[in-house]
Amino acid sequence: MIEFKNVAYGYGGGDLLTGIDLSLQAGSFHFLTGPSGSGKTTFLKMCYRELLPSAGRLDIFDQDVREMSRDGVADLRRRIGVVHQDCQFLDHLSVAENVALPLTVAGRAVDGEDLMALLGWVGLSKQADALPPELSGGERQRAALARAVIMSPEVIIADEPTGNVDWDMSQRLLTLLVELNRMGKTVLLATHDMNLIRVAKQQVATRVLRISNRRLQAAGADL
Ligand SMILES: Nc1ncnc2c1ncn2[C@@H]1O[C@H](COP(=O)(O)OP(=O)(O)OP(=O)(O)O)[C@@H](O)[C@H]1O
Repeated sequence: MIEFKNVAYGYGGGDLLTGIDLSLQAGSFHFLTGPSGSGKTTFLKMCYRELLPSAGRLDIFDQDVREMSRDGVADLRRRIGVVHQDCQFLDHLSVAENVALPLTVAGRAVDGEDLMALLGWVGLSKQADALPPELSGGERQRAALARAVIMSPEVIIADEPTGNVDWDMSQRLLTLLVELNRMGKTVLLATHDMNLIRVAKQQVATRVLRISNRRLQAAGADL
């Protein structure tokens, strides 16, 4: 569903990433790891077409990202849910309203029961009416995950969702992502946390991708 063929990316001043060949299959669970500044966020941004490759070919949902129409891009945005590293919210709207925002923006009706069920799933029922600044780091990440999945995307891309939370919360977030994967969603999760990868490997068949020396490599089985 996401196919890189000899893809490179640079912000100017040489390639940050080069020679990327990868096929992300539907229903897979991939971790993405690598040193700080190696290009994890950049790679993820290509996966949801926030950035276009500088060279090579990238197909998302069987379409060349360079040739997508405006409707094609809108469709892609609906089919891929993203949890951003900094998970920003509109601070004057409640948590529930923020989570429902992708539906509201798309002009779709918000089913109150579905919304509360989603907030319950991420453990934020009590915070539904709170404002985002009142949330803890882990609560913000869970709200961001709920917002990323409200459109029922096929793919979930999460950029270091466990970066600023404690170990228990990291595991809780991981459990939610594993549940989504068991429901058939494709998951791509960037993390520095090798312990989290080890825990995940006990729960689900995962692959680990590592960025090293500007290249994306499939890491060995025994991390
Ligand atoms: N918009 C930009 N313009 C120019 N350089 C950028 C831009 N965004 C990122 N970079 C640079 O590209 C490199 C890779 O950044 P990226 O955020 O992809 O790395 P990362 O592996 O996600 O890092 P971290 O683990 O610290 O979040 C860094 O050197 C960064 O400074």
